[in-house]
Amino acid sequence: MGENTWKGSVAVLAYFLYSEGMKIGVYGMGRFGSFWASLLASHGHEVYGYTRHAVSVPPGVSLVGEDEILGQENLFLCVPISAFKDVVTNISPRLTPATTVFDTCSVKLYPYAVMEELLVSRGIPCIATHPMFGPDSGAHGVKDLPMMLSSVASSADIGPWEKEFSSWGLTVLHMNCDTHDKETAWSQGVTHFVGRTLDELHLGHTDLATTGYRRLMSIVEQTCNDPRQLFYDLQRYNPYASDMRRHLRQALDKVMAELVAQDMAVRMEKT
Ligand SMILES: O=C(O)C(=O)C[C@]1(C(=O)O)C=C[C@@H](O)C=C1
Repeated sequence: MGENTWKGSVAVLAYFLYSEGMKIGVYGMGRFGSFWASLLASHGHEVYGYTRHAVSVPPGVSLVGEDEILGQENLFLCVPISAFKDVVTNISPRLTPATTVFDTCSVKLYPYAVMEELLVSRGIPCIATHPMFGPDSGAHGVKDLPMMLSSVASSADIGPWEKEFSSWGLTVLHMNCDTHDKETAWSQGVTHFVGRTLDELHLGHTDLATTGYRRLMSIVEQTCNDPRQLFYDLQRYNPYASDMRRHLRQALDKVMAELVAQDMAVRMEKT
């Protein structure tokens, strides 16, 4: 074995023996928080979770008290969007610049503004993130799924995190929060709106289900598996969502009117 090959092998061995996962706190162990904590743990990180509710703890995750979670080097906030500002207001005085804070909200302008005002102003580095998946869509792995990252007011270096998430096979996207909210109002926002609307029809199983119908049912199932609060928050805290809903209503009216016009034309032909 040449000297360089030998040195290379030692370096690889040392990497595997001594490289340690990061210490990461997950604040909020609800449906997404538990999933996110288990995903981080499955990638070799030392993961601590904090919750005020009784939950089943995913393997590889240790539940700790609030003071301990706030002392972690990296802290992911996995709380409902509508609770975000209250949580940040409450924990902000107990955080130091040694902790990098991440939000994981499904909208981005709102948590970005809250973190800039309450954390970055105190020297606490913050990264806005949106993992575009959850326990349903990520149930069989997250490879090739998108994850959006944005450093809040350039307060944190996202480079190492981009590397980390890319190593999971995720497609990491840098994007400003306005572009994110504009695009997701017309993708995730419209999907949840249609899913909840179809759910109102109480559609069920049929032996005559087409492939398209089965796909529609899976959209209803996936969107309605999420807490109803997520649906309300997606619609309320994304500034582009009300415009999306207005266009959706107009589109429905247009298609309805088209059918009425067709009926009238057929009737006229007959007379
Ligand atoms: O997989 C799931 O359980 C999800 O509902 C994930 C889902 C979605 O598909 O809308 C929900 C919230 C997150 O913002 C990202 C993705």
